[in-house]
Amino acid sequence: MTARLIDGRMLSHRLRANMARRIAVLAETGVTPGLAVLLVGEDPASAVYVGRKIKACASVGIRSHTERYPATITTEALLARITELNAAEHIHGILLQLPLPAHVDMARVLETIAVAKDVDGFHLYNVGGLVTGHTVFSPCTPYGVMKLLESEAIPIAGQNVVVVGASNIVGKPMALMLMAAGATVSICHAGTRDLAQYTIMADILVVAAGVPGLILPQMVKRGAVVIDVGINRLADGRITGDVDFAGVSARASAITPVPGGVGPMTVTMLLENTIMSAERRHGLIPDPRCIAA
Ligand SMILES: Nc1nc(=O)c2c([nH]1)NC[C@@H]1CN(c3ccc(C(=O)N[C@@H](CCC(=O)O)C(=O)O)cc3)C=[N+]21
Repeated sequence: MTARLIDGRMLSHRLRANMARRIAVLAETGVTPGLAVLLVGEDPASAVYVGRKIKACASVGIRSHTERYPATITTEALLARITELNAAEHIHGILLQLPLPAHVDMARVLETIAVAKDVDGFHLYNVGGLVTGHTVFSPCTPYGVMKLLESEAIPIAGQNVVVVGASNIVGKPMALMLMAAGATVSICHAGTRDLAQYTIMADILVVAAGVPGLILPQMVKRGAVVIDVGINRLADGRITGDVDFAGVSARASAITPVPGGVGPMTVTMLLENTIMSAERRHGLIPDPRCIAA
């Protein structure tokens, strides 16, 4: 078997074309979705990611800007700026690029972002909302994975799903979203003893461990769907996922590449959340917190 390629760039392109139409509808009421991106410190990878997000915003017609702050910024100064952005009428989304310098109180800063503008879905309300099914914004990377599975018409309910990696921004929300869709979910770690005993059970295997080459062909069931969330930079500058792509492709029925799989979808779902925020703010769609459960 040679796995079908699940193409995140192609799906992103399709979804973004539809977004441009929604932005045209918003424009008729005089509204342009606005995103503020806060970048703290000099992490080169963060600067690259932020640059991609800004470019993607421009491509669909979202107004965005980056605010750069020195690594020495205080928690209080960041809180003060976020409070201003919370009140700014033309800003519908606030994204604080992670990681932050160690001295910044990340939890406090994330909890200060208005829930209605938390397009990253990192506020505790949104994290809790994922648990109960009342989230306002889903985090972009797992949301993008759900869209990829949906676009390929891959069934989720009743399937065995194994998530490798339990981070707050990918593994944990991913498991919750798949659980809500009716999957039987196992959450593993890169260090899980006999990891292969779990992964071999998976109808859908989602890998977000940050360990290049972690998933070998013999760890994958024949015909499984494999979603590689890993982004690892090799010494020569190229990036690679957590899955032995060539080997696993011979066993899986479908697989995401790195690059060109989940990464572009992360950016696309940020655009989706920002547009949704503007649509809610201006009454085009209901706010999930205002409707009866
Ligand atoms: N507050 C916050 N929100 C985030 O969403 C966030 C963050 N912080 N910190 C870092 C991670 C990482 N992340 C990626 C975004 C795009 C690609 C992406 O576009 N990847 C492309 C290109 C990869 C390349 O060539 O470097 C691909 O996989 O094809 C990857 C990773 C968002 N993150």
